[in-house]
Amino acid sequence: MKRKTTPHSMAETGRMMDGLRFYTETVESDRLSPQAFFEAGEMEFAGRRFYWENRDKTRKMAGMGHAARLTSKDGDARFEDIRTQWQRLCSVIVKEEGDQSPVLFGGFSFDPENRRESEWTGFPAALFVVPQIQLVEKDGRAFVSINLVSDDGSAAGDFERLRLIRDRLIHEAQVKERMPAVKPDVLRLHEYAKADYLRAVEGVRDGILEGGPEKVVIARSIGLEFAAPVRHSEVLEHLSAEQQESYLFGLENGDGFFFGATPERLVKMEDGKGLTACVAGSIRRGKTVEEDRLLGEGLLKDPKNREEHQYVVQMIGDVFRSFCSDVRIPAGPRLLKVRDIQHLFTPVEATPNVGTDLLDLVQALHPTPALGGTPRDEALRMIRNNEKMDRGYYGAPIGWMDTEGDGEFAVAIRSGLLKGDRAHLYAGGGIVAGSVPEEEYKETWVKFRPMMRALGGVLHG
Ligand SMILES: C=C(O[C@H]1C=CC=C(C(=O)O)[C@@H]1O)C(=O)O
Ligand SMILES: [Mg+2]
Repeated sequence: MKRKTTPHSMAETGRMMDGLRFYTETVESDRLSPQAFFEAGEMEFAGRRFYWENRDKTRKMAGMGHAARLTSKDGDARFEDIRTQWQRLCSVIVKEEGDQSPVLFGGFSFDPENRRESEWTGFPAALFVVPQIQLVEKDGRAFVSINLVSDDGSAAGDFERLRLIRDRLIHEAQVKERMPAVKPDVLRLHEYAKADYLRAVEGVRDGILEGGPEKVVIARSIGLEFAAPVRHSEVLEHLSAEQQESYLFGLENGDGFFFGATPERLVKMEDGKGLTACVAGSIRRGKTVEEDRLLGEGLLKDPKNREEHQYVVQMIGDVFRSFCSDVRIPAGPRLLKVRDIQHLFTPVEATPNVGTDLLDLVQALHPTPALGGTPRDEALRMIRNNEKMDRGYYGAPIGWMDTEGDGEFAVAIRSGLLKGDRAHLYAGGGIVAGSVPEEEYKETWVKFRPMMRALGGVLHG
């Protein structure tokens, strides 16, 4: 492990004294499990950690502490607010050859115009953090960075303190016996407002048939009560063992832990390429190979699911064509099979225009008709009027960016909010003219399965 005694460029004392600096320093470490690292930070950094794994498992990240916490309360300006704050930090970065790019990790709320009092109190319209200690595992190599934002030249002492913590976390993650993760003991399941949900689906479907919007996604939530507070690292451990084809995310915000295992990419920017995916239209997995194949084939041919899917392809295609060139979309969907569900899936690739950044695409895409509807504004109004809940960060963009403009956001579905010994889980589905309320209700149970499985709940659907 390479070790520096001072943050690089601290020698340039003159520069240090004149205002804001964003220092970063990386060491490469061998044999380090990002999940064990996340767990090791529990005492020191509880309430200020995050976790991320992409779908193909080429990138895993754990973050601890807040070198910076960027928020926005403003529904209209929130993307711009985060961009401005991040650019300001990036403009004063002090970084040497070999140092990894610091990451900004966080998410947005689904609908900042939803003003209901709810379990989401304390989660602003946008919440992003730069961790004090960040682990990035890329293609099997582990890099641990210390990030520090300082505006008074007092960084040296803080850096020393963080190096000690970093070394302790690395050591603990490498050698400490991890407690075997056990499934939480569920005391009660609350099905909030099932009748309201069925009424909402029916009302929206009738609105569609009467010439309203073409598609609207309606969601609902359920609650779990546990015998004891649930450890966040255990939830991640179960999800990662059980949902290997999905993105994994966890974001702590005080006593709230927003977590999930989503199969849906919103957008990725890497080396000048933009990647997105249309994921909409669902069926459960079969109990046998044969049943699974038949269900998948049925899904590919089903007009109602193809319709749900097509609105997403259309909208994502339109957004990408206006921000990118060389947009490539396959002629028809294929199947995306994850542990508990299969979806219609159409990947999209393009070259973003010069001047288009990741947040431009996140803003333009959110929400796609996989979570909102078509036309978007009318669908959002119907969601506000019909859903008796606050989606919070469910269904919204969650992900990361680096200082070079690369990054990736997923759509935060198959997710829940854990607070001590309580959890709220969220699931919805695309309502179109051919939707049947009881069938949509069953589909939400299939979508609750990943979180229910990880949390020790009884599986339905
Ligand atoms: C709204 C959810 O899923 C969306 C993504 C894929 C398939 C969907 C569907 O078939 O209805 C939904 O549009 C959810 O998981 O809560
Ligand atoms: Mg559906």
